[in-house]
Amino acid sequence: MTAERRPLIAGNWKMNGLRAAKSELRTVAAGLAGLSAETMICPPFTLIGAFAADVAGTQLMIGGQDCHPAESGAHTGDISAEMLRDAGAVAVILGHSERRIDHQEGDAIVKAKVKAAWRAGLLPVVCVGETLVERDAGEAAAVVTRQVRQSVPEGATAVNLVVAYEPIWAIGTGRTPTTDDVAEVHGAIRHILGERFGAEANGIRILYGGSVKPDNAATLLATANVDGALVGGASLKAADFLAIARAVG
Ligand SMILES: O=C(CO)COP(=O)(O)O
Repeated sequence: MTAERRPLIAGNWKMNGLRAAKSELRTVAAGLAGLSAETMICPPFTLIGAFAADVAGTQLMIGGQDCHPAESGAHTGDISAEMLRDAGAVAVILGHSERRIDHQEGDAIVKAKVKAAWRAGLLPVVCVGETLVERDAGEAAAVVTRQVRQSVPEGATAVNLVVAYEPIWAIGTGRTPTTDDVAEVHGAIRHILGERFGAEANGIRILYGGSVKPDNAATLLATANVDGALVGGASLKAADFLAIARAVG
């Protein structure tokens, strides 16, 4: 981490959380004072409005987990970036591997969604990551480089883009890459961002995600080019999420 990249610890609640989870959110918001990291919780759509109202005035940000590329229209069941913004979200996770797999989202649609996020004034957190087969074939850096090239539109800057490296085989499995492997892939992401966006790339935050827990967070967060974490399961418990946020040096 460098002084020019403020660490971001983001929690992805995925399809978890009913209204009663507000008490967990309040515990998180109340525990953030004095932390150096930026913090964000991305609950399911149904909770965004209530959560955003609840954390107003605290340093906890609220984000979405996906959006449709269009502003409005005949897209039953979808949510636009403008709707997220209107509900109080300031950011949106895009291209998560669960969206890429469950909903057959490719890089082109992710790219269109990033443009939608920018149109609505949301900060996109663009997820990339290799499968275990690709990792074992030695292709992790190449796969992730291709995903960044094809999922991120022209015009990315230090303040309008966050990238999250989430190896698919590390999500929800309790397995993590070695810090050398994380450093290699994060270095490759920084490199392709630099090729495309020049000096702006030095300010773009690259998060690591995949089985981040209180006991491995400090090591992962101290790795070269790791500017924060995208936390799944451990973000559902306020105490664990806060412990991870506190692990930022
Ligand atoms: O997918 C993730 C965050 O987006 C990671 O999930 P876990 O932290 O549960 O492995």
